[in-house]
Amino acid sequence: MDLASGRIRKTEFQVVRRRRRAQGRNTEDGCGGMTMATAVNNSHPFLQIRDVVKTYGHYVALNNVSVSVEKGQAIALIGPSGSGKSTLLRCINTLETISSGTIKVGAEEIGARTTSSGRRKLGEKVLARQREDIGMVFQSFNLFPHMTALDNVMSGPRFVRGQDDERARRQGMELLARVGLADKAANFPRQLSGGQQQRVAIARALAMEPKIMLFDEPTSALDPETVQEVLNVIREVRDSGMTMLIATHEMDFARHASDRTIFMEAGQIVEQGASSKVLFEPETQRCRRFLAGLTGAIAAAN
Ligand SMILES: Nc1ncnc2c1ncn2[C@@H]1O[C@H](COP(=O)(O)OP(=O)(O)OP(=O)(O)O)[C@@H](O)[C@H]1O
Repeated sequence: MDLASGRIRKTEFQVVRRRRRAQGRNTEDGCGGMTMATAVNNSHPFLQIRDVVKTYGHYVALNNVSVSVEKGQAIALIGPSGSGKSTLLRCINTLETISSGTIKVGAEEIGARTTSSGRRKLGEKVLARQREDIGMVFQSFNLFPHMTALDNVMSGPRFVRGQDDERARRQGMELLARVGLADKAANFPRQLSGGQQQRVAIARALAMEPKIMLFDEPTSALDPETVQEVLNVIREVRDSGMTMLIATHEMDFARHASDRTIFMEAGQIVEQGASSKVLFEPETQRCRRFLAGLTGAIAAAN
């Protein structure tokens, strides 16, 4: 199962379970063995993206992107459609291979990379382990439609971690309560509103106890009335100390809930800094224009 992409990849979870058994890793609590968390030490930023280029054929989707994120920071990614926000998030959680540059969590380089001499690919085992530490929430929820809300939340701990049913169920219920959906545990995704589905998706990502959470426009597919309920849950996750990056068009949320903001355009970072600076007093004209355009669009809609 690939929780990151919402696809079932049986061989991958079998590989992970075999590896954990071979390492004598405690599959109940996920302790033991070398994880990215243990690889993090104080001399490295928690997440370091350096000179990352991502091309699709001749098209350059990310052009020398560099970002450092400290533990517990919440980063807002803003920018026009097609500027590369999703691509950057997908590279961080290894759904995409980068063309050059490096992405590190602590001291450990993560993900696969394509080079001019061919593809230098980390094995599936390593990628699967790395991906476990990076939770991702998508615009389109990506819940498993044939599973109840609780089963969705339990799926990672049970199938990837090999956690026993009772414990996974208990934790799943705790997480559903945390996102305000304990009473919807038995509902299937089709029986939930968009906002509720997204809250289940957040609970499912949290169930793997990730070190970093990535949110890719998590409220874009929602009705305006349900946007706030999802943003409140994300805010609570941030308040719990989670390191996170969130691609969003919700400027109000970015202003009040993120420590830093990165403005991207055409695959490049045009401006980054404290959210209080970038969102209130942007230095570049391009960022000012983008923000003014959003304000204008909101005013027109009202
Ligand atoms: N698999 C792909 N193949 C080719 N081009 C792609 C692929 N994925 C993304 N792109 C291109 O890369 C660019 C960046 O896309 P990306 O989805 O990262 O933008 P974005 O900033 O997240 O946009 P939005 O706000 O609309 O979601 C776009 O021009 C897009 O068409």
